[in-house]
Amino acid sequence: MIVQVKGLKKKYKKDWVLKGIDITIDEPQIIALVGPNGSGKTTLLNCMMNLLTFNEGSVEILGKPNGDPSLFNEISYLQDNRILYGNLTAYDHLKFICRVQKISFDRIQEVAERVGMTGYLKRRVRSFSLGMKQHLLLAMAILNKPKLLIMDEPLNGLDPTSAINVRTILLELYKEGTTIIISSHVLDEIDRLTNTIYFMKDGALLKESLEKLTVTNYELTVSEPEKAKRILDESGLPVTMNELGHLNFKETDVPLQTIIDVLYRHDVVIAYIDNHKAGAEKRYRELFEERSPV
Ligand SMILES: Nc1ncnc2c1ncn2[C@@H]1O[C@H](COP(=O)(O)OP(=O)(O)OP(=O)(O)O)[C@@H](O)[C@H]1O
Repeated sequence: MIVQVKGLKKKYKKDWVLKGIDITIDEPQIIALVGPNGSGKTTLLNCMMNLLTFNEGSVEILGKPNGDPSLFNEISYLQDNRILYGNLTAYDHLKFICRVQKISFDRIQEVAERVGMTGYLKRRVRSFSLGMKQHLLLAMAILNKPKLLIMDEPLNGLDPTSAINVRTILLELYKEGTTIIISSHVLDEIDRLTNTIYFMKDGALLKESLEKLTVTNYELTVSEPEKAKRILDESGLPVTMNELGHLNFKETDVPLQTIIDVLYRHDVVIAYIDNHKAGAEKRYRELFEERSPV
């Protein structure tokens, strides 16, 4: 058993924010926690991580009550960047965690390379951009090779390249056996990470596996993006181009084979075709956006 939350209830003064949350995770997986601002995601994660007391219920992690000190070395919680110290370097932060958790300092370089932050390891956090701080938080969270990694908005402030990098790292960790619970508003990235989504609504969790609800989104990496976009526009095939020059479209709008044929005829080389299911946003809209009057 990795996580067992039973009947968790939490109120602030008179307001019940969590009205009876149950979660059972028996084997490694990636779970996304999604909901509007103020719906209680951070409250739930803080209660699970024993940073906040709750009114009713119980939380067990890896078969132990969530307050068990031995969990410290087995789990990690990536919170927002207010936990960082501006006067300290990234290296200082990582060294501190190594000391406390008795991890070899050699691991710092390994993690810094994995996260792509060797270039600013010795710089003070005060001078970091939002994305650099997110990298540091991720590095801090994976230092101890956690069995359970809980992340509150880890994709905040990341440019597309960094977001791809973080996604790659998370998928690698998952393949290595780490269970990841990630709270995020970046639904497109969520779709690329997992189909298992817990929507937070009215103090309860709606657990959904989105496989059946989804539409495939494609992303093409091509030799000449500007030319490719122009040709496709002229051929009546609507695609969008993102900041990295990749072409994006939905399978329901344009058949992939038609795009391939048109680009081939115009000597545009397709280097890579990425696809992912777009389900989270669709379901989010159904659950949380008010319907317009009929
Ligand atoms: N310390 C507190 N005292 C009183 N109310 C609080 C406290 N912390 C959070 N709340 C309230 O509890 C509700 C849930 O907040 P929480 O931060 O858990 O939501 P969230 O889903 O994480 O939001 P966001 O997506 O904006 O981060 C909100 O209405 C918030 O105002």
